Amino acid sequence: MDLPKEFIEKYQKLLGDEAEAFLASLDEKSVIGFRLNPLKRHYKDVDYDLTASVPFAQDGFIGKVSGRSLEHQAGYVYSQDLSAMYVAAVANAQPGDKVLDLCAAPGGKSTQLAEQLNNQGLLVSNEINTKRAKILAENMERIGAKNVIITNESPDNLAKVFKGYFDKIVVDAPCSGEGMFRKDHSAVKYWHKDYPAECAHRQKLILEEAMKMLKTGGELVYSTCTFAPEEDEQIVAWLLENYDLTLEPITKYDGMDSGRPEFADGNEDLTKTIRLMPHHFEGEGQFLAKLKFNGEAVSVAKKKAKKKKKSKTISADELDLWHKFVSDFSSQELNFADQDLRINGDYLYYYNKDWLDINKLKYVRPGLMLGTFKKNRFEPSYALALAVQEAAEENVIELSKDQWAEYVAGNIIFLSGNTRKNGWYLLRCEEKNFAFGKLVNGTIKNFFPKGLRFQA
Ligand SMILES: C[S@@+](CC[C@H](N)C(=O)[O-])C[C@H]1O[C@@H](n2cnc3c(N)ncnc32)[C@H](O)[C@@H]1O
Repeated sequence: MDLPKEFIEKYQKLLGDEAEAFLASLDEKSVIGFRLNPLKRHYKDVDYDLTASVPFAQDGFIGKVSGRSLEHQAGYVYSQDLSAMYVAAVANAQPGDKVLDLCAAPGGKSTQLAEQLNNQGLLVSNEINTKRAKILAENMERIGAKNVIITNESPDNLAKVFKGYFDKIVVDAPCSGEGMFRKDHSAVKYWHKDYPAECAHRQKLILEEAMKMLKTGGELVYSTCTFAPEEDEQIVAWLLENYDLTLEPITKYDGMDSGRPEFADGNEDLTKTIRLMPHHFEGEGQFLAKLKFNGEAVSVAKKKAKKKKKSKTISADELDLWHKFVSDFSSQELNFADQDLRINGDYLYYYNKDWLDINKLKYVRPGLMLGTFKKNRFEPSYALALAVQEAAEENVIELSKDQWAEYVAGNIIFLSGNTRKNGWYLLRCEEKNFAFGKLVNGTIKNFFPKGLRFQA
């Protein structure tokens, strides 16, 4: 790989004897991994080799998964670099926590955080870039969590709503991306000697807003995929200097290096941070730190007793249609309380009444999308099919792998010798729920989202 001369000189100076091995490792291939999703039924029942598990990330494995497999489409697997897996593992969200993933797209950390929450608590998954926020929404939809809001906001707008609100915040910051050079050689062309300093400036702005949203006693996980001290140890030193934060120790597994105090202000506590360096560790380059906030939260966001502007509520007719769907479709998981149902345009969402009002924010998914009202009928959503795990057998149609491939490509399915009545069915293949389909006289009409169709 052609590395800029200034990059080489910088790391020769910083790493001394280690520099040669470090620079050479940027030309080597890294190990590829994936995670399984424990939110899914029979989640380990996948057609992938699970012998090489990753010791530091629950349900993490070494191996390659296909984006066109049933496992991927149904949200059972998520392809992820080994180093990236450690970030959310360190954040270690507990069921019931309120968690913010501030820089979330395409969703590696968010999918993992949602899995840790196990549908209890709340994950606000935010991405500032609208195009990337849509990709984030698609990836999160497959995971099938019921307690996720996806926003498309700047950190300062988000901080206006979620003051002192979160137990855990992950800032996987936009960075100079040096750790990605070996995976994506083209990333090198964006690098110039002042780039790390420019990124550090932006990282501080993001962290200032993140700190406004952290509860007293809450935890901040900061990570980058760069080796640049300006964006790593020096940012953590800046955080420690400006906020009442303490560094939490992080377990170091084989090949993980400590952060280097000499790269910042010499504070020995910086050894509690972690550097994943490609000449020692088999994943991509990554830096991470976990900090506990001991100070007083800015002010605590509370649910307003009276809403100034009333958002549209569900009408009696719509509620009837939803109740009819729930009574026809027997699954405990659809027993959402009526006061947790929200309407957005023609879409029906599950949005827990205890969550804060996000009407002033730009969002992509205000909760779990349940379906759409169309004239006098209700159509269950693709997101709901991926979120529901168990349903009565009478509501499920099991299809073959070939039929699954036909359906995800957008085709209708003919059921030979059909005796089932017309209506909505959860479609399942190899025990995995993968979509809803509408059965009409022995034919399953295709409701697979047009933009997501693919040839398996
Ligand atoms: C390293 S990536 C996040 C990767 C993601 N956490 C994952 O695991 O898939 C950083 C993200 O920060 C977003 N970003 C860029 N500028 C930002 C800003 N000023 N505030 C917040 N996020 C920003 C980028 O669009 C990008 O998606």
